[in-house]
Amino acid sequence: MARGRSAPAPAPEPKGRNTMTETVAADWTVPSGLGTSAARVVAELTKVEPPQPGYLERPWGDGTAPPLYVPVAERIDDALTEVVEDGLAAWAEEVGFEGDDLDHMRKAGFGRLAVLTHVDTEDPDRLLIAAKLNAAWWAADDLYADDSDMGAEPTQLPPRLAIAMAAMDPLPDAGEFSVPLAETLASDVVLRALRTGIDHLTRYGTPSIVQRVNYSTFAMFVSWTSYAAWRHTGEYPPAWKYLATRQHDTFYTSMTLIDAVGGYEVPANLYYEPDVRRAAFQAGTASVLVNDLLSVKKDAADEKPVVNMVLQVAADRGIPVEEATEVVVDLHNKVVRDFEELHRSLLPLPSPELQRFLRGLKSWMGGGFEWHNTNPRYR
Ligand SMILES: CC(C)=CCC/C(C)=C(\C)COP(=O)(O)OP(=O)(O)O
Repeated sequence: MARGRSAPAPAPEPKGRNTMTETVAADWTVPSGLGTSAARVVAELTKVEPPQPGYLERPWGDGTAPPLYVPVAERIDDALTEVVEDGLAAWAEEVGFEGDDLDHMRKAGFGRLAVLTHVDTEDPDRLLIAAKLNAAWWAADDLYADDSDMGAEPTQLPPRLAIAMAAMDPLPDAGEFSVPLAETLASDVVLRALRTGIDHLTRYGTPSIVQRVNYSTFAMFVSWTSYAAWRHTGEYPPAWKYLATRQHDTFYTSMTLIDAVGGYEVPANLYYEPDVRRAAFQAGTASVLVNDLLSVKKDAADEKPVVNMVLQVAADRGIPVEEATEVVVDLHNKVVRDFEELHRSLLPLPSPELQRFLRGLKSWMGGGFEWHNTNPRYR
């Protein structure tokens, strides 16, 4: 609760499709659009703070581990999901996913992820920005980095990622040297997915947003190369080192899309303001810890086991996976509570775009949990 303002009264469920009611409040409209006037901002801030959906403890997985403290999933909309999934499937075929890869893509539900996490728009084409880019990132992660059965090979990962950067952020003409590059970019389904995903974003986002997305992706790629080295040498890292590496490889990257999908922009100097950056990192890290918690079995099963916070804690401490799971649940819950507190402290800042973005981080965490916990990929 922002200092000096009264607490929001609990209110009925928001209109529409929310199925989570425990701590949800009703009117979660936010100021929208660029250029909202200062007078309006002052008026907004002197009003009673709009009620916000809350947090709750949710059971997860098979229900045996302690609950995860997460924001409410604010929107579950099967009809909108179907529209976005259809658009995504058409794109996936166009880009050239086929056979098992296409099947994999269809079953993963990246359209559903977009609808669950970007709750402040109902525009399917904007939601497709998130659906396509998440699908492309995951395809790179599975096919290049993580899944040996799908062709991932640690020693090939760094050069593949270098070319992936060229796909996302086109290079200036280098004469004859550009010819084989262009052929390579056209010949690989992951590269085509990344390129066309960025093209879709470019139709809606400013150059500043597009490069924000690119550079957070490239930072994420550096973390992937560390995992590849560990898997190649078999010298796995202690949990602290894995976590430090993982924090540049989280759903922070997915969250760089929040404002573009929502139809507004957080100016760069506000986006990178240290507290805002910290809040976004906390949201991204919490969401990726949910991913690690739910993918322990999948990650341990690969012929070259994938690094995972639960597995690293278990190895460091010589404890069973169940006990390590509790440690990671505690860590996750701490990170979410830290985010909650930081978010509260930032509420007085007079930027509607920033407030909407912070709200978007929270919504993303809630939807991200819902997606992971109901996704066959993690069952
Ligand atoms: C959507 C996105 C930013 C993907 C890039 C990497 C990432 C944070 C994940 C795919 C999640 O991590 P992980 O590789 O462990 O995912 P799976 O367990 O394979 O789903």
